[in-house]
Amino acid sequence: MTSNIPLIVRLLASSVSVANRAGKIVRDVMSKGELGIVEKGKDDYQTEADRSAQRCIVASLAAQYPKVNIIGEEDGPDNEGDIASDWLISEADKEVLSLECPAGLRSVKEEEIVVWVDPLDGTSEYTQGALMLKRDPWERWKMYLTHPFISIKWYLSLLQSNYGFLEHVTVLIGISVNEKPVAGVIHQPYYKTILGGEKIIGRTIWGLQEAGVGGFTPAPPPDSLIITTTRSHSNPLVEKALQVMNAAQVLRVGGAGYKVLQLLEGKASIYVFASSGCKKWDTCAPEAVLSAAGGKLTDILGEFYKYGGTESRPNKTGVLAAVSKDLHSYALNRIPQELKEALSKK
Ligand SMILES: Nc1ncnc2c1ncn2[C@@H]1O[C@H](COP(=O)(O)O)[C@@H](O)[C@H]1OP(=O)(O)O
Ligand SMILES: [Mg+2]
Ligand SMILES: [Mg+2]
Ligand SMILES: [Mg+2]
Repeated sequence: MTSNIPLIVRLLASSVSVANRAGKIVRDVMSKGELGIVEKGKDDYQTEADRSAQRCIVASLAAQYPKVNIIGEEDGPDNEGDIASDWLISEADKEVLSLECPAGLRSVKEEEIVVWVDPLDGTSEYTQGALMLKRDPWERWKMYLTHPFISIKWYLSLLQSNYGFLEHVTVLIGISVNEKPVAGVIHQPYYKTILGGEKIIGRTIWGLQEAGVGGFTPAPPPDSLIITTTRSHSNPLVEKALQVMNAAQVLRVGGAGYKVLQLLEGKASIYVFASSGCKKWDTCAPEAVLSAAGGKLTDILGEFYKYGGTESRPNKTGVLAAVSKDLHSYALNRIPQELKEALSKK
């Protein structure tokens, strides 16, 4: 019976199942083609997929864990109300349910948990991906003209990419206890693979402190220093922090979730983002999964973010993450003091 299973393990197992459903919502909105884009701020957009996926996740978890504090990126009076019954998920992933709960988390109560939800991380890449699904070049150009925030430079880079950047999109559910991320889910709705001759879309990666990670095959870091960073929110400070790393290669991809996946899969060794812009829901799940795999995620000053419910949402002092503690120290030592100070003052 699941009632004997510790709360954290049940909540993680439920989060895996609900993230899968949210990922399907993200794909369905795209297939329908009505993205319903709303501008929240500068370089900051929301679509129908962000809103619907959030409602599915929050309603499903709140129904089962009513005393858990759930905070979502798309919270707000305009995004509340009843949801379709097929969005209310009560399943729990069986593999996760069988995990051994770390001793320190066995007696955690609902009131001590804060869940940070990013229903769609990589919204820029998602909206730009919509463009690439238009096979007719004229239709694509007309749609581009209704996306005023995509520069002509991006449009050209999109045309060169195979099918846009939909693979960068993730659904993030991070579980924190005593301000620390202890478990998390990174679901990738557009990950494609072939299993036994059958095409499978989507995958779900999870991590639990001391128990490990699952849903993918971990790989060692690359031999040379490869850095992953933003492709849509760069500025002079972000570029300065990249220059000082002396990297063999810099990968510019979307989303905090996807960049941490690149670390976990050996595509990059360090994630550097010397700017504000990311929020607690962007880093909670990635930090939990990365640390369960032996990595480390902090701000650019090397301090851990705190994930209590009253913490401010923005991660003002950027993100520095690495696949190992040694690589994290290497990167931290390379960041010049002036850059740290410039970011702290913002
Ligand atoms: N300036 C910004 N405004 C809004 N969101 C940002 C900003 N910078 C980063 N983010 C969020 O952090 C994620 C990682 O950033 P980046 O892709 O630039 O590396 C983005 O996908 C976005 O999350 P979201 O897409 O959920 O709004
Ligand atoms: Mg957003
Ligand atoms: Mg995000
Ligand atoms: Mg988001």
